[in-house]
Amino acid sequence: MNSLVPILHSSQITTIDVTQLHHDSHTKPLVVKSIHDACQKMGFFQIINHGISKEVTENALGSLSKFFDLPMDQKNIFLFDDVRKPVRFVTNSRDMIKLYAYPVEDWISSWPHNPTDFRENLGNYAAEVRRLSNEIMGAIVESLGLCPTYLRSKLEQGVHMIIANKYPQSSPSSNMLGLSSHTDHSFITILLENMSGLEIMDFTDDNAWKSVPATDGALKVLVGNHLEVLSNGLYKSVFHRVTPSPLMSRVSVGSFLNLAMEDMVEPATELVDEDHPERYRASSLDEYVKFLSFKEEKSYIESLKI
Ligand SMILES: O=C(O)CCC(=O)C(=O)O
Ligand SMILES: [Fe+2]
Repeated sequence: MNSLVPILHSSQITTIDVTQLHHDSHTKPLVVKSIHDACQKMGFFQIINHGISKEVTENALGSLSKFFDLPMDQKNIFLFDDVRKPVRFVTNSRDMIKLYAYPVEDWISSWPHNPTDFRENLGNYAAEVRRLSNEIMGAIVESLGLCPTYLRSKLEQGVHMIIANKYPQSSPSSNMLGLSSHTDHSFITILLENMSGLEIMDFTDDNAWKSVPATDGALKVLVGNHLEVLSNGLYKSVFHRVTPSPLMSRVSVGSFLNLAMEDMVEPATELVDEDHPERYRASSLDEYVKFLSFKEEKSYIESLKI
């Protein structure tokens, strides 16, 4: 790990107990307020008691490790230039595989079948993390003062992508990043990892990079571009990057929640008024995919600002 990057102390990380978001919880308003503050200040929080068992997360990480350890010729079957392919393997400073994951039945037969438990283990995780993403997104929508069912039916038709990464061990003298600074295009990204390595830019501390420790059983939630747009800039998509470890390779699984390809995302009308004019134009996932192929200087979120 880059020794110059300070590690966030657990007291600096908002940790949400998901059971407190359930209907019968008296503490729900307080928890929704914590989510609001975390999304506004850091664009990031972590969740515990989220209902995805250790068996499901470890099996998913295990199958991915086995997949990434396969000889290159077996992974190269999924090597495509076209970013629209529903399954796509990429190898550079890290190995990465993208999987379209909803509805699982529509896509699972195109996923790798080697190792033999890949489809079952990733399928189980994908189904659970999607349910969780919708639950967390419901709380986030509420934290913006919007109706809890806002966007729910559109999100149910939405595109769910899983992007898994394997970062090789770094050489001890290297300062190379495993993944460079970026924000995600999604509403939210839920991140599972086998070890620490994620760093976020801390808006509250002069945009300093901070390393986020791995907490056993916790998943990380990152605010993405489309939530920044929906909130009319109240919530910021968090810049993040990955520093690989000199001790062992790191596997992570991102779950990206989006609307359907052509559905437009724009600032919620409830959050726009004379004092808060619209700050972003409407955009879709399809437009983002096109943007990727243009290799613009500007980031996607910058291109959406009015
Ligand atoms: O590996 C990680 O922890 C982060 C991955 C990530 O940021 C991404 O896939 O967009
Ligand atoms: Fe990311």
